[in-house]
Amino acid sequence: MNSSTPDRPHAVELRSARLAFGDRVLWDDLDLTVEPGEFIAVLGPNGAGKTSLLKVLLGQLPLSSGTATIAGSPVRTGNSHLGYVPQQKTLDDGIPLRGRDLVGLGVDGHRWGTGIRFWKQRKVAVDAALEQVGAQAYAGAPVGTLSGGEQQRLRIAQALVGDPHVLLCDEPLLSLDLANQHLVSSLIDRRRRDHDTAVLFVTHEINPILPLVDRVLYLVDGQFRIGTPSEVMTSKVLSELYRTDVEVLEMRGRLVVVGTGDAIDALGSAGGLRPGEGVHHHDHKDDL
Ligand SMILES: Nc1ncnc2c1ncn2[C@@H]1O[C@H](COP(=O)(O)OP(=O)(O)OP(=O)(O)O)[C@@H](O)[C@H]1O
Repeated sequence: MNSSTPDRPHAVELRSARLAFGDRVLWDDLDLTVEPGEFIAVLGPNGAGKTSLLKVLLGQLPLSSGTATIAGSPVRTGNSHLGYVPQQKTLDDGIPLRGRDLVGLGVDGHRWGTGIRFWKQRKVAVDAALEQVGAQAYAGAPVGTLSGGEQQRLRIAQALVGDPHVLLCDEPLLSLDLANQHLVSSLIDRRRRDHDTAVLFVTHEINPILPLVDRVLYLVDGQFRIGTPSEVMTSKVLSELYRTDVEVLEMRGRLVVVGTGDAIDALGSAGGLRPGEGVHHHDHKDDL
């Protein structure tokens, strides 16, 4: 991770940012500066505003107040500095797209002009992105015939094809098995290390990515905390955020969040807890 300089601005900067829908405040007075190459996990229960934060950075949702910049410029739609891995939907067999076509959708036509030169550059970029995620072998296959893990690798290639400064990922490990979770998170980690791409990674499960995370943004019901995992993922901080007793235990390098009383409900809405369960594993059972 590098600090910003005049030539190399902050990857992401939110200043006094507020997002509200009517009376409902998702977050307020949010100051967040993300440096090139930094890996930020965005955590919080359903409805806390994690996806909305990504939409703000994508220029799809206006802030209620405050400012947001990407690589030093105000957020806007179609920003070629951004790569986006949306929440995963399985692509069905009927979609007449090959793997490399899906990746090509991430190419910003305006950047390289038109005609043969564009198509040549596009092919080079698509091949490079396929190579970065190791998807060359099935790049010619219809996407609907590929496994969830293979499709997810192609989505990451699509997000990387424009050579982004910032990668926004919305639960990219959802419904992947442990081997593919490891593979996909390693690809994202390699990208930020090799290219200094900043990563904002929305997830309900921090453990699969815990070794990669520089800082956590934890959003809960209008409140938030920002800091390293060891600063934020504590009984004290999470009890304050959830406004109830929460205990965070570290077990063999993984975090387990234990709620008592009301905390069971509070953490249940954080994903993973069903009524009657008293332990929220902030992880998958046998992860990395
Ligand atoms: N355009 C909108 N108008 C009104 N309410 C909205 C709008 N967009 C999002 N919301 C509400 O804002 C809240 C936050 O949504 P968001 O998708 O950001 O949450 P999230 O933290 O990503 O949740 P999840 O973990 O369930 O994906 C939700 O209650 C949602 O219904």
